[in-house]
Amino acid sequence: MGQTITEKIFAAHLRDTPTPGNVVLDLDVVMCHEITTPIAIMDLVEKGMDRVYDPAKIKAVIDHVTPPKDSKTAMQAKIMRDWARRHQIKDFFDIGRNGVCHALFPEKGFIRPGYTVIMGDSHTCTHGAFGAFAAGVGTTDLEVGILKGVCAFRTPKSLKVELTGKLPRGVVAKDIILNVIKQLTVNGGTDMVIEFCGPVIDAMNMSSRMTLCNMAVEAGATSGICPPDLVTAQYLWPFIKDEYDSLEAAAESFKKWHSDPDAHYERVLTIDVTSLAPQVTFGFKPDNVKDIDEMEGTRIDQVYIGSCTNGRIEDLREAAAILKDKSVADTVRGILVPATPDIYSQALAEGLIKIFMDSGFCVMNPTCGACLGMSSGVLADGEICASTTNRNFNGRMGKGGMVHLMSPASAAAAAITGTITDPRRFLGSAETVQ
Ligand SMILES: CC(C)[C@H](C(=O)O)[C@@H](O)C(=O)O
Ligand code: SF4
Repeated sequence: MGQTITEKIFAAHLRDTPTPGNVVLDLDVVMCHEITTPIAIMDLVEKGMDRVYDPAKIKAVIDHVTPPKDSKTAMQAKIMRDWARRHQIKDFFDIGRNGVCHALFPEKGFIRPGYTVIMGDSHTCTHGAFGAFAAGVGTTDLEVGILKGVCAFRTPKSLKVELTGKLPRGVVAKDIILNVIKQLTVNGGTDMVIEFCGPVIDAMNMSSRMTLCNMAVEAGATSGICPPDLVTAQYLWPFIKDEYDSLEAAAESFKKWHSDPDAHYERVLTIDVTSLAPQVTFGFKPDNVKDIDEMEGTRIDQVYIGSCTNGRIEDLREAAAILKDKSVADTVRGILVPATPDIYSQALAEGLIKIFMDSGFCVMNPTCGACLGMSSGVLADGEICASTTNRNFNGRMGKGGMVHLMSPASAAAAAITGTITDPRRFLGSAETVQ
């Protein structure tokens, strides 16, 4: 019997098999942010075990609420900062250089095909886009990871999502993943790794692959993963060019992290994306998803474009193509949060920030902020937000507030009309948003 990518990564990192079905893996990267890591740090300090297994393998960022909004978040940042300095963690990103962890760390080249990665954050699955096994963990696992560089997992099963056909204009990765979650439901992926593959993935850039893997956890999955290929090699090239003779050689070597043709999957879901419409959530669960025409006309008060799901340069381009020469409706507050400083600079250089600002958007510094209802755009009771983020839980962006998840193009269209709107209405014949 052949192996899936995930089984190959597990076999290559196996440290121990404590009981059948449970394994302990060596970790290549432990990522840290200032909401969950300070709890682990303080506990380690209290136990007299204030150590890190390898400072070079720890990547740390202050991203969730930055700059701090109050004394509590200032203290969380301080605990992280002091710890990073104390242990000489070189890859530590503070104000001015910080961005949303799952956008920043890939950009820095920290994730490679075949890696094992953990973080105290549920959207760690994003990094599976590189053909790595990346999973969110709780405080205890994070502490062990920081101390010893290992983590215990249940042996995962794999679920294959095969994407065929050709994406229509105005329909993007966010629409695909919302539709996948609708079909799988919020627990359809429990204890499984979702492997995305097929011609649509082969043709997709890394940003879109990250959008897909980012939301695997919203279907209950342990992680998402994509087979690493030439596109992966191109993205990583600045970081790997000394290791390989050519891009093609890198892509060839990544093939060792491909599933075998006879690998076993618990389930295979095949979706032809050719006739997929833009998707939008309703209600308070990410599997409450409808075609956008069923939701058109729904009032919104705020539009939020950003986050680890859709705050990358490609997302900003997609939204700006719709917003160009148009204005945000009087009834709407538009908020743009480029996910990292590099994305922000690139958007400035391309004139995208000007398009957003001319249309009436407020442009914030890179942070998670309003995505989890902590700062920079929290909703009031009864307010509704069209958002490019990944969670529409009750009160997620503010108590009594409601969130409709959608693509950057759909969010931009909603900003213009003040209601949920099919973005394809705004696509001129020359423009494409893919
Ligand atoms: C703060 C953190 C623990 C949390 C998570 O794990 O997902 C956050 O990133 C979120 O998206 O709600
Ligand atoms: S952007 Fe949102 S979903 Fe992503 S890590 Fe930050 S809070 Fe979590």
